[in-house]
Amino acid sequence: MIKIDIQKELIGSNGTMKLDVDFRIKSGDFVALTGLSGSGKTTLLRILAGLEQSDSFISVEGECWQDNKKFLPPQKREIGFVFQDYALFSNMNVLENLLFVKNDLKLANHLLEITELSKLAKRSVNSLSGGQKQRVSLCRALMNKPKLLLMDEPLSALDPSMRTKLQDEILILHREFKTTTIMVSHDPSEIYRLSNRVLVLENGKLIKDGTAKKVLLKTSGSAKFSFEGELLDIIKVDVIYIAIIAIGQQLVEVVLSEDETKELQIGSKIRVSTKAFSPTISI
Ligand SMILES: Nc1ncnc2c1ncn2[C@@H]1O[C@H](COP(=O)(O)OP(=O)(O)OP(=O)(O)O)[C@@H](O)[C@H]1O
Repeated sequence: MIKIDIQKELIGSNGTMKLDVDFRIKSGDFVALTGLSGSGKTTLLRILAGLEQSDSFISVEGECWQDNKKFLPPQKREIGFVFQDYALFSNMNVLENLLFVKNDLKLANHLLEITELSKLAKRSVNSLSGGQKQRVSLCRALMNKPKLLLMDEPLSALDPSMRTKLQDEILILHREFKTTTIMVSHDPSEIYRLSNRVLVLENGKLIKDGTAKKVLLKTSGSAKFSFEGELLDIIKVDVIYIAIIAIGQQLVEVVLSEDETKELQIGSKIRVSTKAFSPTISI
């Protein structure tokens, strides 16, 4: 069990905001932390890692890492940290990056095997692709068998197919090592695939806590499909109006009446939903 009670005054572009969260995590859980930019996600991870001062109480499996008298420095906290920008030792090869954390060749080789990096063990990390670098970073974070694995948008710089591949590897590693994990992510499909619990942070406070299905599923009432998108344009064609909407990587068109166009503003976030229930799926 991990007990977390964090209080910290943050200074943002719109003035001060208090990061104020109090929650517990069961050992072995995979928690996704999500929320708007600036809500305090990275700061929360940094406080857990001991990289940031705060008024906090943190205890991990019965050991106090931080309270009003005690502050364990980062190197004494049994954490693994995976950053978006890899943060590898660029003067070392892949294997050296892992062995630097712990001189355990058997574990290093095992991790490299799971992440299909064995053939690259002697390669300089500078010569690797983004996906390969992030795998090394993930393996390195697991070398000291941490009690808590923290990942800050680890896959956001990768293309969609590489993301899916690394998500699979993260799942395999989580099943084997059962490391309690907190991962910051903005990607609903990633959160759904990986986590068993989702926390939503807004202005420094936890506003939602539940499974991905409960927290992220946005269909409500009788709507069968519902997608959030950005209204890019409204074009008049004869007597009808067509809205051009960006949903994820795709553009879609929706026919509107003149009345509907009056309530919409180009550039705003909108929701497209339908009650029809005869979906066609193709690949
Ligand atoms: N050490 C600090 N002291 C005071 N304020 C801070 C500190 N670190 C960050 N902040 C402020 O706290 C707010 C939250 O920042 P944070 O990086 O934690 O948000 P985030 O949810 O991770 O955002 P993003 O999704 O964009 O990465 C920001 O307004 C930031 O300027």
